[in-house]
Amino acid sequence: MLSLAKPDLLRNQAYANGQWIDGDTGEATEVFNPATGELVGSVPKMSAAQTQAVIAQADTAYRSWKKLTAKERCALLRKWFDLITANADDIAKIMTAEQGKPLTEAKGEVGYAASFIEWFSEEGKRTYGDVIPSPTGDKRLVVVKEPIGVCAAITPWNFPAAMITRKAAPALAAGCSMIVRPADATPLTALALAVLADEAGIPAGVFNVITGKSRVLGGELTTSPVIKKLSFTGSTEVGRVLMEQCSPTLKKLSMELGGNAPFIVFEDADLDAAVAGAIASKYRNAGQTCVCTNRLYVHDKVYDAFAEKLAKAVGQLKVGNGTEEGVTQGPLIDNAAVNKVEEHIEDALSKGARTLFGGKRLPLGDNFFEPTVLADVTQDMLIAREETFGPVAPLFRFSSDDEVIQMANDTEFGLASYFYSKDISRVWRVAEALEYGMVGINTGIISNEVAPFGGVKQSGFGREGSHYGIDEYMSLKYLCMGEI
Ligand SMILES: NC(=O)c1ccc[n+]([C@@H]2O[C@H](COP(=O)([O-])OP(=O)(O)OC[C@H]3O[C@@H](n4cnc5c(N)ncnc54)[C@H](O)[C@@H]3O)[C@@H](O)[C@H]2O)c1
Ligand SMILES: O=C[C@H](O)CS(=O)(=O)O
Repeated sequence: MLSLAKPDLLRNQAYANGQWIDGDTGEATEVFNPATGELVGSVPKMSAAQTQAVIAQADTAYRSWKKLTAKERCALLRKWFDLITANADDIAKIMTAEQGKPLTEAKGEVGYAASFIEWFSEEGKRTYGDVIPSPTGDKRLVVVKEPIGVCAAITPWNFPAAMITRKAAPALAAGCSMIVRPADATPLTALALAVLADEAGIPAGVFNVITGKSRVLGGELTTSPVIKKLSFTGSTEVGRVLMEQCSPTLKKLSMELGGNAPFIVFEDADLDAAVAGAIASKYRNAGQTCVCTNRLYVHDKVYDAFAEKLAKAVGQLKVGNGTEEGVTQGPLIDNAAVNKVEEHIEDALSKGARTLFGGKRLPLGDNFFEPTVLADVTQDMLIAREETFGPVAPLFRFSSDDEVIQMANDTEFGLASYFYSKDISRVWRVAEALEYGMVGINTGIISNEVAPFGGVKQSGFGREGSHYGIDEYMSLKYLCMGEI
């Protein structure tokens, strides 16, 4: 049993229209600790009819919520931020129990998640429109921004708090209501956020967390004409399905999808800095982030030195239960994730790659895998083409800028990319040539609430965070006044 300072943060019911509700299917989804296999909690499986009722209630709530001033809405968001911050330790414990990441990372994610609420509690007061100089003397032209309406969010298991607030905060700040359907593996963190939204005084029906079969609830959220916006974070293949389901009702969409990030080490890079950046970008959340480095391209002239330094640094990582002191890598989310890591490693070794460190499961539990470094990896291997979503760093060689840019761009994904160089003209040339939504230059960590997060190509579209993020939940209205 989790030891929480605020035990009522751990819920086994869904949260809708300001009420804690059971599912009318009579069934529940159990939530297990990926490190120990222990039962952490359970959540109800709601029905399609219940989901339709939640949508109707969210529509009613939206019509009142949008009439508050931005200042009034943002004051409530600020209270939510303060409550999350005050309960960060408990939320982190719940997150580590259901997702597995080390407590230090979980605490960091809670702060990151809260920062989106803080940011949009400020941005919400600055949704400025335009006054346009009229081309004719008898008219006055004005553009105003308006909340788009009832919104839905479908979110992944790897960031159980931040992927929710990165959507709910701008939606609520804009004057929308929001229905979140979190991943089956990690609903408890989302429900803890709902406890605190309720305590902050966010009105009933404005923020809702529903649980149940993804296809059943997702089927209602994507097809209801009441839902005007869907924000999805997850795999590209599911994003395509949801986009198709939304098309008959022409919803506004944000798609934050899969990645295949290149990490390029040029011959003039600071190798120690590049190793630190590679560790941060590759092994965060055991490699289970959409912006994790998936391929490392190292110039021939520094390949051996970098490989040796990286393997040594990876050997310092401590794998274990995320609640243990000093653990820097927890378990993967489930056995399927471990199987995919093994498949990528076996494929690479069968085609000529070498293991510099790791490469095996650990006898700590079903989902633990060694942080791994592979050398002599080539573009024809699975690990070059698919998102590994695990703690494996495959090293590729290159000898020219043109060659590595071509290899780095040789993917249908376009989310994050990284490179290390101290040559300013190369920095600009490479940054402009990389076909990605985000480029980390001499850093492996790029995510924060103030910058636009998102991808291109098959990594999706739309931006989250930054001053761009709130526009995803607003529409423009043009007012043309004649007879002046
Ligand atoms: N771009 C980003 O910001 C970002 C962030 C996190 C994760 N991701 C991506 O997400 C993937 C890993 O997360 P995941 O395994 O949860 O992804 P996933 O696509 O399998 O699931 C994401 C969410 O969609 C739900 N879902 C799945 N099929 C559905 C359907 N048919 N109808 C309705 N809902 C459905 C799942 O239950 C989950 O809640 C990786 O590809 C990762 O790159 C992207
Ligand atoms: O994996 C998804 C998250 O968006 C990663 S990050 O914490 O925002 O970089």
